[in-house]
Amino acid sequence: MAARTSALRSLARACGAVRRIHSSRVLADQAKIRAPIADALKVRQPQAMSVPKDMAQFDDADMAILHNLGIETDAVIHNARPGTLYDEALRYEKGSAILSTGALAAYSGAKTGRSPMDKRVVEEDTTIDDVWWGTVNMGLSEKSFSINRERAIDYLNTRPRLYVLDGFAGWDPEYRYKIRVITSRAYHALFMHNMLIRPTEEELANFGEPDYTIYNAGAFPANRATDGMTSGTSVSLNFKAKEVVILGSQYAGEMKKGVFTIMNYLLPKQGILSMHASANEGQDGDVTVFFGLSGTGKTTLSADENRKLIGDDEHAWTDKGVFNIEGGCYAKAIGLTREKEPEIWDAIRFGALLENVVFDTRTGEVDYDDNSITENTRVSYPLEYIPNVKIPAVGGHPKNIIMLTCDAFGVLPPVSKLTPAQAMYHFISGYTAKVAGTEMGVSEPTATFSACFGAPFMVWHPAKYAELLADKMAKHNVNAWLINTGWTGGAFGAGHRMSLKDTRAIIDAIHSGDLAKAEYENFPRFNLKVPKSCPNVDSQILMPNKTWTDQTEFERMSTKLSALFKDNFEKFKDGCSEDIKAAAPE
Ligand SMILES: Nc1ncnc2c1ncn2[C@@H]1O[C@H](COP(=O)(O)OP(=O)(O)OP(=O)(O)O)[C@@H](O)[C@H]1O
Ligand SMILES: O=C([O-])CC(=O)C(=O)O
Ligand SMILES: [Ca+2]
Ligand SMILES: [Mn+2]
Repeated sequence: MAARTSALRSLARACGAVRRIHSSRVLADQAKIRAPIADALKVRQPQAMSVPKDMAQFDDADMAILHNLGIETDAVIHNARPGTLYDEALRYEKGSAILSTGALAAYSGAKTGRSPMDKRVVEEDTTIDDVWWGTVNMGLSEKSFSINRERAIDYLNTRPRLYVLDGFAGWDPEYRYKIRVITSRAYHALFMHNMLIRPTEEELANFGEPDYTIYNAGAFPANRATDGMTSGTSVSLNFKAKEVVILGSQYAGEMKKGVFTIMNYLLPKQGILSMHASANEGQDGDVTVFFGLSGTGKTTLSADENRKLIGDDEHAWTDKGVFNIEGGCYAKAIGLTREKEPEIWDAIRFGALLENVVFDTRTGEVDYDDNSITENTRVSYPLEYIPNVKIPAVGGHPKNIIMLTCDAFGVLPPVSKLTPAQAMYHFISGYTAKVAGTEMGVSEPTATFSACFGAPFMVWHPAKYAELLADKMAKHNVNAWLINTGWTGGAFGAGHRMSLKDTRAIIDAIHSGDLAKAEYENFPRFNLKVPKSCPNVDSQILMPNKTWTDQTEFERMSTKLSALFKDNFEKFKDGCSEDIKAAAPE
């Protein structure tokens, strides 16, 4: 009893919850307890402390930034450090919490992924002839853009606190753009603090006017009655005004991919290839670029204990080599384990931002397998949270280019070596597959073909990026590989996903040079060169049909996939040389 009482007492002292303790013995002791608490409180009076000036003071210059844009608010939190943004999120944003790792949990609301169908590019005289108009780049009138912009500003004007965050896109100072984000949510500011390149104190002092401004009013919907709007969500880009307006989606990825889209316009205009790809560098300085659509393994596979990470999602290739566009990573968190992805796991700490994860409110521990909010749970963290990172995040010309595909048909080999023409063919095709649903027993996967492995973010015709890639690959004598991180032993439903261990062993063999020296055999119909053996990988898995028990079913799937490739390529045929066309499956 005495021990219990004393434990209660120290608890009471620690949290000040004196009123909740009703044991008569404890009540009798309360006077004694209260005195030290009162003393402790006295010490905590703010006037007794010297309070350091926070970066987030609302000074006139910060208010002026918004005032000049027609926004008046009580508080402007400009370029605040993560701790301040934590404070703000915890105080003002429902559901935010500090988790057991020290990372911040935040919630995006209804939209938990990007909305490519709600993205628009403004049709204006300076870029109208440059943009590849169609299903990817859907046009919006300048009038509708200004209505959206005004709506965003009107909404921001109703908010008592706003966040402004400045950073750079592009690690090469020669091709660096200044980005400013204006948002009503601290979580968005922390996200962009992680994802943009963080300026030094001196660079911030000299930041001046941004090159591009993102108005994030995602907490407020677009007006469906506005011409060109088909839903309450809208991401509109205006290259002439150098502005992006977000309405009706608070998913943070819209901002980073908005910046990427801007870079995908600006860089190719200067003869630089922008790439939806990750990159890392070996001990000898050899660079590998991993192209791939969402979920194919760019982030997972670029985090490699033997290589330095340059970046996980967006890069550019200049005459000097490659540079990362971003200052951080945005990793999928679903199913994350320390065993499988130690670098990413260990990056989840103070400053990291977990989006839409479910956690135990008692322990603050995340259940990474819980997809009840979304399958697309994410974590963003600064690049330097990965232990072996290359800062500044630039590297030489790539020696290897790996095209990642997650083939849910289970047809493509785990690895094949591509000729330059095949590399172009697969780059333009941009194939991956999505599993039909998360329900059990759904066995028909759906193919996705997304040019340049990132059509939703490309602005020019895919040929522009393809030409730049072909040119650079030839000039720098690059090896190209196609890696299937998807299904083996059968299609989705019957087979299983390629093990990360096998995919990693294959990539190690590419890096050691062993795979380039291997003996190869032809994979029929797709005419891919497949190695007969690979160190630390069971040779049985290298030729896909050998992993299937039902050969007739394999043939059916293989025929089906090759037909899908051919159908998709029809629209690109005209602009392609004979050797690229000849790289198509039979
Ligand atoms: N063999 C494999 N290779 C790569 N990833 C695998 C493999 N098996 C399972 N995975 C899982 O697949 C997912 C790959 O996602 P990743 O975040 O790397 O995609 P990404 O290409 O970076 O996409 P995004 O552009 O959306 O960020 C991870 O959750 C990873 O754990
Ligand atoms: O942009 C996002 O939301 C995540 C991502 O990297 C992608 O989908 O390619
Ligand atoms: Ca990624
Ligand atoms: Mn991506």
